[in-house]
Amino acid sequence: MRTEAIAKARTAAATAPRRFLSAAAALLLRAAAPERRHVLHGIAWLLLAAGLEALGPLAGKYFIDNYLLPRDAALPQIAGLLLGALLAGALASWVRYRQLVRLAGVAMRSVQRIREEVYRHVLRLPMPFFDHAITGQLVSRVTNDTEAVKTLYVQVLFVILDSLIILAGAMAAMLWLDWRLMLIVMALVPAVALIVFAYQRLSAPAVSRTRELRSELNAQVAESIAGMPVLQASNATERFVERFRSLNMAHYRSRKRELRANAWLLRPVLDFLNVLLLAVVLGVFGLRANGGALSAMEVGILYAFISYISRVVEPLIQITMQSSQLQQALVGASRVQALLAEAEAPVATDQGRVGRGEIAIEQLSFGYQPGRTVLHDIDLRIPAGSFHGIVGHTGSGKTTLLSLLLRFYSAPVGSIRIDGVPLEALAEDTFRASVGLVPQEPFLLAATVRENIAMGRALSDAQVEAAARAAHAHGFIAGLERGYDTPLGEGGARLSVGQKQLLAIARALAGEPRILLLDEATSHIDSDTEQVVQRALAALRGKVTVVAIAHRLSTVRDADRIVVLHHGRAAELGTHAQLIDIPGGLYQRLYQLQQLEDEGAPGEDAAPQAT
Ligand SMILES: Nc1ncnc2c1ncn2[C@@H]1O[C@H](COP(=O)(O)OP(=O)(O)OP(=O)(O)O)[C@@H](O)[C@H]1O
Repeated sequence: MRTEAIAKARTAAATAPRRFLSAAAALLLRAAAPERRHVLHGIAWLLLAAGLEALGPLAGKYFIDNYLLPRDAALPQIAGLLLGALLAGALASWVRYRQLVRLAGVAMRSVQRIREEVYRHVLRLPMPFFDHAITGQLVSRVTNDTEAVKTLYVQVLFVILDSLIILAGAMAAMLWLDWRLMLIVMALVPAVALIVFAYQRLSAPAVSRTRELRSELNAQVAESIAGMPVLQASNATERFVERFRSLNMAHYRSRKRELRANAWLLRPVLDFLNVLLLAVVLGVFGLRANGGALSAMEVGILYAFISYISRVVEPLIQITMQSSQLQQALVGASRVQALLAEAEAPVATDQGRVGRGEIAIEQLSFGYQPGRTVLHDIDLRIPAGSFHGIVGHTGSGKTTLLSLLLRFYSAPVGSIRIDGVPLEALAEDTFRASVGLVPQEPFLLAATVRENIAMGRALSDAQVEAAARAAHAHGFIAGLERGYDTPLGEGGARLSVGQKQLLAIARALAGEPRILLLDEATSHIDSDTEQVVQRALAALRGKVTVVAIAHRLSTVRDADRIVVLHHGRAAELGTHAQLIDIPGGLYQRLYQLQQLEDEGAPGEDAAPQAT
């Protein structure tokens, strides 16, 4: 997927360079905004250093013309000149150091800031954005593409600007010395442009292929680690190593092609141009000398020109060598800009608060896409402190209803009120603090048990333990070798599914929510653990409003009321006893179906399943 995205981005780069340039410029300006003073200082240092460096050949020329050729051993003047040149050189080095440190600092701080900004922005994007987002791509936007800012600084400020200033300084000095010779040196510029063009044509495919192969290598490593149990169980280790080796080989070959283009086109060709130019300049001098002896003035100029020519060639080599990196940085920067341009989820400005946790849903209809309604005319009143179950076939809209209650999506028709306040009028922080979620797949951090329950909230040890006890998770946590301080490994790899689920419940309860939403929290756990969860939920009765989507009907058997969703409509509503008595009713059929399944699966636990 990432490869595809890179290829797409690259094609787009070729077709819309102006868009990429403006996006990169926008990102660079954004990154530089808080650093304007440092950037200006850095550029001032850059100008000063380039200016001082341009003085060297002039001093050389002055020495040759005034002392060396006339054989004038005016020692104090020569010593003064040497000292001056030495001081200017030393000062230029010091200024360069200051400039590099300053601009490198600006570049690094900018990447740091932009990376944080992109991460914060991604966390604030509305849930519908993630329906289409590809995780790997988003990760690389935040981690890799933000590096584009650094590359842009390095390329645009360090290399291009620096090279242009050196070039301009050398050209100005040459113009002053001999404008006709300067015009000959100018001929180098179109020649270099041609070489850059040829280099681009030759190396760009190799550069992009190398990138693609590198991301394939990354993808294979990630895939292998994620699928390690399957990989080892199916004895596929050697096959995977072989696949990796051939990818790695292709990467090496592609990299070699890239390096060959660099090796042939850049240094040797440009160095040859340098020699050619020198030959031309010397030739011109020779022709002039034919008309009469070389004057002292001309030898000085010749020296200065020879020095300046290398100063003109070197920046051009630098600009050429960095052009492919610059191109990739432009693509990266435009991706980051595009992500930053995504609208964040609106933050409720009202200050409504959740009270006791009564939920009132009225005439609610919703669809993810226009013309495809998923929920129709839902009317439901869930009193504070009650326990409501939601059941129904796959695709009947259960998770969608929960997503609306969580404000992940907003419904255009109908309303949801909590304690009489419309959902959208509740202040974000109190709303999130008051509504807890236990998702179907428990999400655990690679951190300790305590950190997983607290999730960054400032909770005391006692509060964490109380939440774990309420979720009936304290028992197994106490049995871990370091109790609440046991690290869990990525995704809670060290725990059983049931234990992860109990931790997820503990996390939700630790926030002392008024409303607790459970999305099929018991579908993957054994019936013993399910009973533990049921006991935990029963203990919340009267204190917390619980809405639980249940795959297993046994989870919601004791609920105050059960809503049966059918094709997005609340088809039946009542207690287990009431619903089971509806002849030919949906709930009755679900229940019978689960019983049949359980009878047909001897040895499995007897908990009936809904879907
Ligand atoms: N993010 C989404 N974008 C578009 N359509 C969606 C999205 N999520 C769900 N749907 C569609 O909405 C309908 C209801 O899905 P929902 O997940 O709410 O059902 P469910 O009852 O929770 O199913 P399950 O028991 O399988 O979890 C389905 O037709 C589904 O394809």
